[in-house]
Amino acid sequence: MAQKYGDVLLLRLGTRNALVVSSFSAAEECFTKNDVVFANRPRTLAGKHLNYNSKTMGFSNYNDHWRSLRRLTTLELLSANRLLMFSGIRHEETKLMVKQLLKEHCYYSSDHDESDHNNNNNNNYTKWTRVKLRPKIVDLVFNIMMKMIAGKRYYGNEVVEEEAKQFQSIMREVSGLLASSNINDFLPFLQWIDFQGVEKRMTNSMKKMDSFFQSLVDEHRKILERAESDANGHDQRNMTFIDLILSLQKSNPQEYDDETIKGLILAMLFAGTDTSVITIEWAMSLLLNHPNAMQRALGEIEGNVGHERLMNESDLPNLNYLHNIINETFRLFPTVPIILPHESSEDCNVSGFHVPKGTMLLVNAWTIHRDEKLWEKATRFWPERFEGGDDHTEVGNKLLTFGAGRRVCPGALLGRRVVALALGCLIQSFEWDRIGAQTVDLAEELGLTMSKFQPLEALCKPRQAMICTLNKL
Ligand code: HEM
Repeated sequence: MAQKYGDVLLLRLGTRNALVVSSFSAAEECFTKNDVVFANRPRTLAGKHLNYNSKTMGFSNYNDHWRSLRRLTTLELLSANRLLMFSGIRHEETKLMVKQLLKEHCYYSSDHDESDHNNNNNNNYTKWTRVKLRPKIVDLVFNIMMKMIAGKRYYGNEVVEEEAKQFQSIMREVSGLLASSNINDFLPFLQWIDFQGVEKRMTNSMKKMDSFFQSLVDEHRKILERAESDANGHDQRNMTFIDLILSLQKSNPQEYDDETIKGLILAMLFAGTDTSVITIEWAMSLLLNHPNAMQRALGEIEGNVGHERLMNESDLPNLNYLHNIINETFRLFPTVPIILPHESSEDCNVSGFHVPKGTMLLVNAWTIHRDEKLWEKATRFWPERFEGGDDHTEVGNKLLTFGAGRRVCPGALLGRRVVALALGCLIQSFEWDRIGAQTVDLAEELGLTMSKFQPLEALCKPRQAMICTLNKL
C-alpha cells in the first residue's frame, strides 16, 4: 500500500514501512527537526553480517553503540589533524599510480632510443595509448586505505604475494555478496526467496574475513608489545589505525575490544573505497565530455603547482575549480544515490505525514540533485555553479552526497581528499582524450552505490611539460 504527498511516499511493505523522500525540503526536515528520531539504521541482511557484534560501527544493528564509535572515528581516526598525519601515505600511493600508468602506457617513439629517455628528452612519449582507468583507481584507493589502517599494501607491486591474494579474494567475495543482497535489504519481504543461499555464503565469507582481520590485529599487538619491552621503548614505525585503537584498548578494553577494531576496518573498507573509486571515474568521464573544464582545471593546477613537481594535498586549498568539478560530479552522479537507510526510533511527522516508529527512511539524493527547482540548468555539467563558495554555502549544503544529520558520512573529508588528489594528479601528469568521436557514455549501473555502467576507457599520454618530472618519480 502506498500514500503519496508531494515528494514524500509512504510504502507499507508487509510488516515494514518505508518513507521515500525525493525533495530537499522533506529531506531537510528528516535530518534537522527529526534528526534524533532518524539516527538509527534498520536491520538489514547485509548489515547483520557486516556486524561483528551489536557494537560495530557502520551499517546496522549497533544502534546502542553508534555514538561512542562515531566519536572514535570522527575524533581519533578521521579528524583533520589525524588525516594530516597520513598525508604522506596518500601522496606516495598517488605517485606510485602515476608512475605505474607511465610505465604501462607510455612508449618511446620509434625515432628515439633509451638514451633519449635517460636524458629526459621531451619528445620521447608521442603515442596515445588506451587506459582502463578503474583497476588503477581501485588499486590506489585500497592501498591508501590499507596503508592507513594496517600499514600494508595489497595491490600492484611490492606486495606480500600470498597475503595480498588472500585479501583480494576475500574482498571480491564479500563485495559480490553485498551487491546480491541489496534488493533484499530494500525490499525485506523478498528475503525468503534466496535468504538461505545468500545468508550461508555470507556467513562463510565473514568467517574468512574475520580471521584475516584478527591476524592483522594480532600482528600489530605483538609489534606494539615488542616495542614496549624494547630497552628504548621507541616504536619507529608510523602509527596505523589499528595501532591507535590498540593503544586506546589499554585504557578502556571493554569499549575498544578486538571486535570493535575489526568492525571499524570493515566499515572503512566497504564505505570508503568503492565510493571514492566511483567518484574519480565519473569525474574523469565528465571531463572527457567537457574538454574546456579539463583545460580550465589544468590551467589552475599549472598556475598554482607548475611542472617541477607532482601536486600534493597542501595544494588543494588553492584549487577551487578542481573542487567545483568534484562537487558537480557529486551532484550529477551521487555515489550513494539513495542515502543508506535510516530508521525512525519513534513516531514522527514529515511534510504533514504521520510516520510510524520503525519506518525505513530512504532519501533519494539522485532526484534531489537534479531538481530543477533547486538547481539552475539541473541536468547540465556546470562546475561554475559552485563558484565563489565552499561546501558550507547555501548551494553546497544542498548536496546530499555524504548524507546528512547525525549519521552523515564520517569519512567525507578523507573521501574528498583522495578524490581531489587522484584527479588533480591525473590531470596534471597526462593528456586525456576520448576513444573515437563519440562522447563517453554516462549510463549508470544500479546498486547500493552507483558506478558507471561501462567502465571508463580513455586515451592518455604524458604531458610534454611534465615528462622531466614524471621520469624522476
Ligand atoms: C567519495 C567518498 C564517499 C562518499 C560519497 C560517501 C558517502 C556516504 C553516505 C551517503 C553515507 C550515509 C550517510 C547517511 O546515512 O546519512 C556514508 C556513511 C558512512 N561512510 Fe562514507 N562516503 C565516502 C567516503 C568514506 C570514507 C573514505 C570512509 C572511511 C574511511 C567512509 C566511512 C563511512 C562510514 C563508516 C559510514 C557509516 C556512518 C554511520 O552509519 O554512522 N566513507 N558515506
